[in-house]
Order: sequence, then C-alpha cells, then structure tokens
Amino acid sequence: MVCVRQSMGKYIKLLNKIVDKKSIKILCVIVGIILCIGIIEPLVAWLYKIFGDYAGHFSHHKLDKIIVVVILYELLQSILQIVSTLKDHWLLKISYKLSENVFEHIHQKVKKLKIEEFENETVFNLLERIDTKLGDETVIAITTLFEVVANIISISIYSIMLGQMKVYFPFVVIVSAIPGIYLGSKKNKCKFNTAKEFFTEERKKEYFLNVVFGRENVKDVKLLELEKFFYEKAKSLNNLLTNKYLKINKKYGYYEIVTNVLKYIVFGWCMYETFWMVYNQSIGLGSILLLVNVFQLLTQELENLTNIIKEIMNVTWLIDEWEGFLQLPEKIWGNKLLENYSISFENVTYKYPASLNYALKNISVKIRDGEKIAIVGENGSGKSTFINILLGLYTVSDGKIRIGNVDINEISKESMKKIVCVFQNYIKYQTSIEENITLGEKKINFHNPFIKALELNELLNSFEKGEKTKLGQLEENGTEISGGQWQKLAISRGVNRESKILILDEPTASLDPLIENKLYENIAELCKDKTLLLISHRMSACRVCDRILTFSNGQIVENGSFDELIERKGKFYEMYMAQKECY
Ligand SMILES: Nc1ncnc2c1ncn2[C@@H]1O[C@H](COP(=O)(O)OP(=O)(O)OP(=O)(O)O)[C@@H](O)[C@H]1O
Repeated sequence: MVCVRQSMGKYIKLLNKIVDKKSIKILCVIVGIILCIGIIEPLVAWLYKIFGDYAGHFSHHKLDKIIVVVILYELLQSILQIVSTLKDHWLLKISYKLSENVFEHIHQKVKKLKIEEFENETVFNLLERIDTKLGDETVIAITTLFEVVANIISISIYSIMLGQMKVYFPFVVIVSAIPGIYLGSKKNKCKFNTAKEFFTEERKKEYFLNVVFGRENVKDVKLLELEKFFYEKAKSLNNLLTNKYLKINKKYGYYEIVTNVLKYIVFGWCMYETFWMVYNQSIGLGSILLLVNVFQLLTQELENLTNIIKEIMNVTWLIDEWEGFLQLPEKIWGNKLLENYSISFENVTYKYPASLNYALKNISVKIRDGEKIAIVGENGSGKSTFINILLGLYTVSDGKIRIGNVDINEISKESMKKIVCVFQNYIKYQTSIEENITLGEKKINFHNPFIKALELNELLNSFEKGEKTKLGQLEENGTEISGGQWQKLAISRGVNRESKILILDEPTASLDPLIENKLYENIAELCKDKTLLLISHRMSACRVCDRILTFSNGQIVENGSFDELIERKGKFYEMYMAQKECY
C-alpha cells in the first residue's frame, strides 16, 4: 500500500511538471469519453441478457419488446463505436502534446548538464533510456490512469449483474483474478530490471547492426566484407538478450497457466450453478448468456487493470531515473563580462573522470589578447584537453585559469561564447549548406575575410541551389560533398560567428595545398582582431604564429617563437625536421 502511495506521489509530481493548460482540456475530454464507454459497455451486456430472457420465453406479443431491445442494442453498439473512435483521436492528440512537454524538459536539462556527465556510461545510459522511453511511457500511463476510473465503473456494474444471480459470484471471479494480477506486475518488474541491466548490451547490438546496415558505412563494409564480422557480434548480443527474456517468460508462463486454470475452474463452477438456477426456472435463459458475457468482460476488465498497474509501475521506475537525471550536476555560469581576452593558466592539472592518468600536468602559460599561438605535440600529449578546458567544457579542480583577468568559473556565458572552436572532428550536419554554416543564427557573412579565403562563394556557385543545397543522405535529393568541402563549411561555421579567441584544431587536414597556403600566409590578417590558437601537426604552418607551445606528455615543454625553437633544437625542431625530410 505504501509502495502504491509512493508511486502515485511520484507520478503526480511528474504530471505537475508536464501537464499544461492545453493538455488539461484534452484530458477532460478523454475522461468524459472513457467514462461514457465504462457505462455503455455494461449496458450492452445487460441488453444482451434481456434479449436472451425474451428469446427463452418467446411469444408473439413480446415481439415489439424484442425489437426495441435489438434496436437499443444496435444503437448503443454504434455509439460505442463512435466514442471509441473519438477516444483514439484525442488520445493521439494528448500523446503528441505530452511527449512534446517531456522532451522539452529533457532538452532544458541536457542543455545545462556538465559535459563531464557525458563521460560516465551510467549517466549516458540513463540519458538515453529517459530520452527514448519516458515520453511514450508517461503518455501511456496518464491515459491508462483515467481508464482505471472507467474500469472500476465497469467492474462494479458487472459485479452487480453477477451478484444478482448469486451474491458470491463477483467475489469469487475477482478473487480468482488476483494471482494473475500479482504475477503480471512481478513479471513486468523483472522485465524492466533486465532491460535496465542489459541496456549497454542492447545499445551495442544496435550499434553493430547499424555498422552493417548503416548507409554511411556501406563502402567500408562492402570493401572489407565486414557484414559477417559485425552481424555475428550483433547476433550473439541478440541471443543473450533473447535468452534473458525467454527465461522470464518461461518462468512466469508456468504460473500463468496455473492462474488461468484456476480462473476457468471458477467459471465452470459459476456456470454449473447458473444452469441449475435456469433448470429450476429461478432465473431466465438470458442469465447464461449474461454469465458467459460478463465473465469474459469482467476478466478482460481485470486484465486491463493489470495492464494499467503495469504502465503506472513502468513510469514509476522511470520517474526514479528521471529524478536521478534531474539531480545530475549542471554547469554553472558566472556573471562577469570580459573586457579583454588574455589567457592565463596557473599550475593547471587535469584528469578526465573516466581516466586514471593525468591529461594535463601543472600547465602554466600566459597568452596576450590578440596573440597568434601554435600548439603542437605528439598524439595524446594534451593539446585538445588544453583547448577543452579553455572553452570551459571541463572544469579543473587544480590550478587557476583566467581570461581577461577573470576566473573562468566567474565568466558569463555571453562572454564565453566569444571563444569559438573549430574541432578536429567537426560535425557534418545533414541540412542545407546555409544551415551548416549559420546553424539557425545570423546569415552567412560573405565579406568575412576567412570565408573569402576559403573560396566559399565559388563552392556555392558550383551547386544549382547555392547555399540552399541540401547536404547528406537524409533526403532523396541530398548532395554528397568531398571531405575538403565539408572542412570548408566547418571552418566557415566557426568564423561566421563573432569571436575574440578563435581556436582551430587541425583546420587544414582535408584542404588542398593552394587553399591551405592561402590561409596560413594570410592568417595574421584574417585574425587581426582576435587571438588565434592553432593546433597543427604541420610544423611549417607554425611559422606564421607569434609563438609555439610544444606539448609533451601533458606538459608544455617548449614555449617560444618559431626561430627560437628551431635554434633550441628540442622537441619542436625534432618534429619539424622529421617532416622536412619528407619533402
Ligand atoms: N574523454 C576522455 N576521457 C579519458 N581520457 C581522455 C579523454 N580524452 C582524451 N583523453 C586522454 O587524455 C590524454 C590527452 O588527450 P588529448 O586529446 O588532449 O591529446 P591530443 O594532444 O589532442 O592528441 P591528438 O594529437 O591525437 O589529437 C590522452 O592520453 C587521451 O587518451
């Protein structure tokens, strides 16, 4: 009882969050319809009994009454049909509305979540489960919740009907259904827990299937004949999951057979009693029809009740997860606006939440506002981590970071937005070229010197629909573009936004040498009003920067101009010479 009260409490809390004024109106209409159905259904069964009684003692002068009963029966059936159709329509409407509200809540929370939370697998699973299930489950549970009322009305009316034959009939029928209801809820909980426990396996299975069937992987998969390799992986995970669910079904299947047998023994007994009453003429023939009908309907209503309880419990368990999700730490922004964008790292040390090793160790560096800095180093030396921290994506606990002399944790979101980064693994958005660059913000600035240097205009002119050209394979008439062209769009996206610090992580890896050269030669002019941080594995490109920071094993091991580092003959010189020898 306490458990049910708690479930209802949580449930109402969730409803409070997601039900708005418009949904309340729709819900009222649905409740009205459901109540109508709850009353009409037993009436139909009652008319069926009256018809049976008249048919049992047929005489011509009862014909008009029989006709009235048949007409009423038909009338109620058609009304039932109409209100059922209306119910489906309104249910669909409320489903869309509530799903929208749930997703809005999820979206708002995800927006505020700290990025570190996405590193944790449990949180990631939780997010995905809530995202994909909570909307649907809540809607089902809300609508079924109102059906409880209709159910109880129907069950009460059917019980009164049965009780008129023998007082204990409704009692034994309901009691015989209780073990089934109990087992149903246990089986459901077991399935839910299994789904939760094996969520990672389910996700892996989907991933492997996507590798085999995904359009974006087709070249690799076909060329290397990877179908069998990945399909086998998906198959073995699928077998594991199927076996788990089969085991649950098998276990509860035996119990279900026993409870069903019990139910039909009770029905047999009621039938036997009814036959005797008809035989003794204490009740009419219609009562047999009523018993068959009502037993069927009553057990059906009780089963519905089980399903409703199941849905409510499903949501209750999801609500627990939802509450856990709402408790996840949010990124807290400061309120200070920046006047300049000089950067200072003092003894900054950082370790990713999921890692045992430090990605950055005791980093101290100062960068003046407007300086052009190249960041170099071996793979895994900490360059991207340095950038991620500067962008405020990850929070450091050891050391101090200041931008414009303000602690990074106190800077407003508005000011932090002026630090723009074009990541090495940029996203290829499956939208139009224009949207790829603007992402819903201001228009493409074709006067931007960077965009001019990238020859974006020439690229757009090569397509019939220019910037409106749809990219990717989501749409039938989507256009596929080359790797270098995608990179041009990614850089344009970054430089089209107003920035004070521009970070380019391996920006020219896919660009042709002519464009690349044009960018590097003019970099000082292109970024004249801002700080530039350029991560590059092309040592010669670093020549255009004021200073070079060489990262090694999470530390800055060199800090100086191109000429100074060449002269020093250290790590940078070693990497530079290694590349030079290839030419
Ligand atoms: N999300 C993460 N979780 C755990 N460890 C990470 C994560 N990202 C990076 N690392 C680790 O942190 C260290 C620094 O990685 P980082 O990405 O900063 O290197 P990088 O210098 O940018 O390398 P590359 O030149 O290959 O891009 C590496 O040892 C890497 O394995």
